[in-house]
Amino acid sequence: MTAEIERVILSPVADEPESQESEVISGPSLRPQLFDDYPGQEAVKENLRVYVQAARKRQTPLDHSIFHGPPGLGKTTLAKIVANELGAPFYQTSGPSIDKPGDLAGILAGIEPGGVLFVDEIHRLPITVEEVLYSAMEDFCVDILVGQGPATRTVRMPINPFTLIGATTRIASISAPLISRFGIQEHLDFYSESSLAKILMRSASIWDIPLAEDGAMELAHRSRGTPRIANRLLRRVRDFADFHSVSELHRDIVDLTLSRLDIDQQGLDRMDRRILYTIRDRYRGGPVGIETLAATVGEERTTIEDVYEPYLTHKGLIQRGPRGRELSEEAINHLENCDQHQSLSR
Ligand SMILES: Nc1ncnc2c1ncn2[C@@H]1O[C@H](COP(=O)(O)OP(=O)(O)OP(=O)(O)O)[C@@H](O)[C@H]1O
Ligand SMILES: [Mg+2]
Repeated sequence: MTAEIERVILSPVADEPESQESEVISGPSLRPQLFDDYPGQEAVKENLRVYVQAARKRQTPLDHSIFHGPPGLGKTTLAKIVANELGAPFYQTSGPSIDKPGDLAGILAGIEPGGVLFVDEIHRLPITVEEVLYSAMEDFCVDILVGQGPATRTVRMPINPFTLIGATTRIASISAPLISRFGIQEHLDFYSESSLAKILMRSASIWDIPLAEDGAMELAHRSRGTPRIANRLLRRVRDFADFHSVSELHRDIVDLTLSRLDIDQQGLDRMDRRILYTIRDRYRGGPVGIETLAATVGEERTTIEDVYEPYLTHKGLIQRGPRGRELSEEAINHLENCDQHQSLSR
């Protein structure tokens, strides 16, 4: 595989495709371009504003930054915003797409002074490639091997000062030498309902969807605290509204759509509930080890850990202990409520 690099020179009106979407979305781009268009993550955003302003004032590159948190919360979006706010060229690649140290050295050599290199899924960089980053991040130079056999020697090649922005859903998988080189480390958490409602109203106005406030609140409540999910569900609600000739998206059409999509009152989907039911019915409420749980529900362990578990723990539905995962009282009550709704799958 050859390294893929996409160089995007950002301008406040840039409208690039949203390749990270889990489904292909047609129509105008939703990606906010500036901090002011990005509702939520207030503490992270306010810190970044300070760091960006300070870097601009000093005319030095921003410190290397890493954004971590569950999928769909806006890590890629935020990296692009930072480059935009710095007025810096943006280069994008991802951990799994770079398999040779030379590929990364080539990418680094091509970065303009002050540029932002975004490495998505940085936890998946091969270790030999990761090692190239150490001197690049610290001293702005890369060590390249020249010659062959016994005549092989290392040559230090200077590169332009730049900012590395890494994104990951698994901060714990990043090695200590790499993580210690990020001066800025920010965790993105699930969004509050009011932030998600703002994001939905913004998306609705970009897509020209007549979303009512009560509809936005209901969708926000049932979107797993995640903008990507909220935006996807908004489009499904619009489909149901168009199909039923409903002119404004109120709570009732949202409710109808979500129950057709098997999303319950807490916004949990089929797999979320399968995990909870499995712990309750097969393991008497837990604790159950993650490997056993993954095998029983038929899902990859990493998918459960990265995608499902963070929200279920955030909602206080499961607890992680030394002996495994356990259901909370709230989860047991929630499943009892679900049991009364014949339409929801188990
Ligand atoms: N704060 C926000 N305001 C408005 N839209 C947002 C916000 N955060 C994310 N989005 C939208 O949600 C979608 C997902 O965001 P993004 O791709 O940046 O998430 P991510 O954290 O990089 O996900 P992944 O871990 O899967 O790469 C995008 O369409 C983006 O425009
Ligand atoms: Mg991303």
